[in-house]
Amino acid sequence: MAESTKNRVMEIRAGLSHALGAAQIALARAQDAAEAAEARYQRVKAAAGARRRKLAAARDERTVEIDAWHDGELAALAGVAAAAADRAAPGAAGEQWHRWEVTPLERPAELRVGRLMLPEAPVPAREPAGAWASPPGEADMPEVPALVALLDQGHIVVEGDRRTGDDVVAGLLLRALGTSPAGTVQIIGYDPESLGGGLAGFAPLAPAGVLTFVGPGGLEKLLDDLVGHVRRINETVLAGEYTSLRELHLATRRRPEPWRVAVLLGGPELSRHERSQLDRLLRTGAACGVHLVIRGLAVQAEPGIEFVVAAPGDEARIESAGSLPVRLDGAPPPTVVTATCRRIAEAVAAGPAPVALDSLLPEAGAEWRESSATGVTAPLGDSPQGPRVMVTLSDYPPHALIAGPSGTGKTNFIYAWMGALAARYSPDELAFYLLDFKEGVSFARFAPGRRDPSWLPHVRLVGVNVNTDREFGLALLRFLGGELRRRADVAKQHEVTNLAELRAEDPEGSWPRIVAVVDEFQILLSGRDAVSAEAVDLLEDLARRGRSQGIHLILASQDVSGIEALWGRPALVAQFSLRIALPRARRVLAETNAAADSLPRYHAVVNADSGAPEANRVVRVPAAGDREQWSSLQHRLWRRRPADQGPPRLFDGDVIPKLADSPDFREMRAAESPAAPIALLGETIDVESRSARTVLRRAPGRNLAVIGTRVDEACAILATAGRSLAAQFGPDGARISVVCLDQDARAAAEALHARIPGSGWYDAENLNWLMEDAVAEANGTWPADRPHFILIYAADALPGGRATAEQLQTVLRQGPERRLHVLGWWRGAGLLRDALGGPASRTDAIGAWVALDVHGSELSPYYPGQGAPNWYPRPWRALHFDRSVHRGAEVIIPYGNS
Ligand SMILES: Nc1ncnc2c1ncn2[C@@H]1O[C@H](COP(=O)(O)OP(=O)(O)OP(=O)(O)O)[C@@H](O)[C@H]1O
Repeated sequence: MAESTKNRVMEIRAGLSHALGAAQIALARAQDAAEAAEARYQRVKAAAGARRRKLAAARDERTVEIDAWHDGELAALAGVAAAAADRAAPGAAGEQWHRWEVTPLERPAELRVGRLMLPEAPVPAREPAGAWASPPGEADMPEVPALVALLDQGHIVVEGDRRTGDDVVAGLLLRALGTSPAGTVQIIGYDPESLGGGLAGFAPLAPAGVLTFVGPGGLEKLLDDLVGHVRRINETVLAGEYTSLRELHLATRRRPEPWRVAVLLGGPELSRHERSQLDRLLRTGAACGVHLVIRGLAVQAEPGIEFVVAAPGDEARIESAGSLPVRLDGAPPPTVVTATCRRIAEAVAAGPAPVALDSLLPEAGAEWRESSATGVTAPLGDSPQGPRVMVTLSDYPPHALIAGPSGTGKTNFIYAWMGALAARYSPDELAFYLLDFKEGVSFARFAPGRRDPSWLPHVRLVGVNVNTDREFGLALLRFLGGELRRRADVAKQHEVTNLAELRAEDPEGSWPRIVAVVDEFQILLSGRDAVSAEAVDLLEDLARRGRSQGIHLILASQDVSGIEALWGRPALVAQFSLRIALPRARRVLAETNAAADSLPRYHAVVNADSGAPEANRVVRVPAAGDREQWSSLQHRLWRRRPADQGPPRLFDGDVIPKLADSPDFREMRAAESPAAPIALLGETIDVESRSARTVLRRAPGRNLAVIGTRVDEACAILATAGRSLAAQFGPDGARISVVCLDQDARAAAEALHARIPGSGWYDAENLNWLMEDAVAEANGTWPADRPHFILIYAADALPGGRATAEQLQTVLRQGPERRLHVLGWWRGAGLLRDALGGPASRTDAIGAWVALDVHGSELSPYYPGQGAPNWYPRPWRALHFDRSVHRGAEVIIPYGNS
C-alpha cells in the first residue's frame, strides 16, 4: 500500500473523524437546543395553564359580580318602580284587596289592576360561598303593580276573557269610588246582556243616586246625555278659562262637577250615531270628567285609552306596559264592595258637612257699614265654583219667592239671609217684619224670650203660630200698605219718586228698607174667602208699588200649591223676579229649569231673573239654624242697638194676651163722667196689639151681646168689658151691676164683682129688684146722672118668664139713650133672638156683638145688609162686630184672666 494511499487513507480517516466530531458536536448542540426548547415549551405550557386557570377564576369572579350587580340593579329598579307606583296609586288606588280600605285622595290616582311580571334574575350555576343567602325571586323582588289611568285621565277598554274582564271592571270601579270623596264619582251602568248583573255588587249605591242603570235600549240616550254634559261643562264650567276640570281643580281647589263613569258592558252592534257619540266621548270626555269603562265593544286605539287584555295567569297585558306579562288581581271581595257602597251611599245621603254662618258675616266690629239707599245686598254662601253668591233686593229684583219641600232648609236659608243682611245694615237702614204660618216658633228667636232677653234689633214684628190666624197676615199686609202710602206721600211732598231719591232729599229722616218675610204664605192665601181675597189684593199692590218705596217681600213656601196659588195672578208673580229654589223645589223656577232637581243638600239655586235657566246660580248655604252661632251674632248686634230701639212686637197665636198688657187699657184714666165710655173686648189681630172696643155712648142700640156656649171665653170678654168700663170712672162715677144666672160662670162673675168696688151683685134670687130699677131708668124722663152698665152672665136664663123677658126688652131698646147699657151673654144666637122678641123682631137693639162658637150663618140677623159673616169658630177666638163703626166683622182674641 502506498504511502500516499496510506496517507490518503489517513487523511480521509482524519477527515472523517473530524467530520464525525463536528457532527457529534452539532448533534449535542442540537440536542441541547432541543432540550432547552422543550424546557421552554414546558415552562410556557405550565405558565399558560396557570394563566388560564387564573383567567377562568377571574372570569368566574367577575361573572358572579355582574350577576349580583344585575340582580341588585333589577331589584333596585323594581323597588323604584314599586315606589313610583305607590306614589301613583296610593291607598285605595293600589292596595291589594286583603288590606284594602276607602282612602279618599286629594286628587285622582292611577288604579291598580294587577302586577307586572318583571323578568327574574337567573339563579347562578355555581354558588360562590356567601354570595346569595337565598336565591333571588318573588320573595325579595318588590312587586310592581300594573296601573291604569282613569279619573281625569282617560278611558279603559277591557278585552279578552270575559269573566276576568268583569273582575277587572269591578276592581277599577271600587278603586275609583274608594279614592274619591263620597258622591263625587257617579257610575252609569249599561249592561244589556246581563241587565246590570255585572254591577250587581254596586247596587247599594243606586238609592243615593251614585249608580244609575240604563236599560238595554238606552245606550243612545246615555251617550247623548254624556255628550250634553261635556258640552255644558265646556261652555259653562270651564268657560274658556281652563282646559279641563283637572286644571280647574288644580287652580281653584274646587271640583264643581262629579266624575261620570259610564260602564258599557257589551251589547249589540252600535248604530252610526252611537258610534260617533262614543268616539266623541273618547276624545273629549276625560277633560270634563266623563270617563268610559268598556268591555265587549270594539274600540280603536287612541291616546288616552288604556287597553287591558284580560286573561288568566300571566297571560294578561296592559297596553301601556308593552309586552310585559301582567297577572291581574282577582275580583274585589263582595263583602268589601257592598260595605264600601253602603258607606258611600250613607255619606251621600247625609250630604256635605255644613258651612258655618260666620262665613257670611263681616268681621266683628265691621258691622252696619252699608247703606241701603239703593238696595240691600248680602252674600248667601259660596258657589261650588268658588266665588260668593251675592243677592240683592232693590228696584230690580224687588221681591223674592222661596220654595223648598219640608226639611230642605228653607227656614235655615231665611235665617242665613237675614243674618247676612242684619250684620251689614244697621236698624236705621233695614227693618224686618216676619210672619211664620208654619206650626212652630221658628221666628221667635228674633224676639226676647224667657231664656234669652235679646232680640234682633232690625226686627219690628214677629208673628208666630199664626197658622190659624190668617187675619194676622192680613194685618201685616194692611200695615205695610199703610207704610207704603205714607212713604209715597212723603216722596210726593219732596217731589221724588223712589226711596233713594227720598233719602237724598231727606237725609235726616229714617227710611229703612223694609223686608217682610212670610213663611208658608200659601196658608194666608188658602181658602176662597174674604181674607185671601183681600190678602191677594194687598200683596199685588205692595209687590207693584213697594219696590220704589223700599218695601220688599219675601214669600216662602214648602208647598207647590202655595206657588201655584200665585200663578193665577201673573201680574203679582212677575214682581217676584228673585226666585230661590231649595233641593227638589218645584215650579218656582221657569218651567224648563230643572236645576233644583239635582241640587245637593244644603244648596239652593238663586235666580234673579224670574227663574230663567241661564240666570241660575247655585249656592251652598251655611248652617244658620244653630242656636249658638245665631245667638252670638244676635247678642253682638243687640248690644249695638240704638238706645231708643225697643223689642219687636211679638204676636204668638198660642199665647193668650193679658188685659193688663193692653196699651189701650193701660192708658185708661178715671174721668168725671166720660160721654163715650169704652168697653174693651179683647185683642185685635193686628200689628199694633190694639184692643177691640165698643163705645157705649148715649144712643139707641148701644148694648153688647156675647153669643155662644163657651163659658170661659164669654166670661173673659165680659170681665174685660167690665174692668175697662170701671177703669174710666171715679168712685160712684158709674153704676155697674153684675148678674149671674149660670152656675158655671159663677166663679168668674164673682171675681169680676170683687174686682170692681161698688158693683152690684145679682142672681136669680134678687134679679127682679134690678130689673124693676132698670125698667124705671129706661122709661124715666129725668136726665140720667150717671151711666149704668148691666153685665149679665147667661141672659137667656132670666127667671120670671115672659114678664122679665119683656122687662129686658124694654131695657135693651130704651136703656142706651138713658145711659143704661146691657152687656149680656146669650148662649146661642137663637136665644138672643128670643130675648129680642122672636124671629120676626128687630135686632137693632144689639148694636155690637161678639160671637164665639156660633156659625156665621146664624149671625146674619145681626149683620145688617151683608148676608152672613164668614166665621168658622175656633178656640179662644171670637168675631166682633159693631154696627156703628164696622164695615165687616173682625176677629179678636179674648184676654185671659189676670
Ligand atoms: N245649610 C245647612 N247646613 C246645615 N244644616 C242645615 C242647613 N239647612 C238646613 N239644615 C238643617 O236641616 C234641618 C231642616 O232645615 P229647615 O228647618 O231650615 O228646613 P225647612 O225646609 O224650613 O223645613 P220645614 O219647612 O219642615 O221647617 C234643620 O235641622 C237644619 O238645621
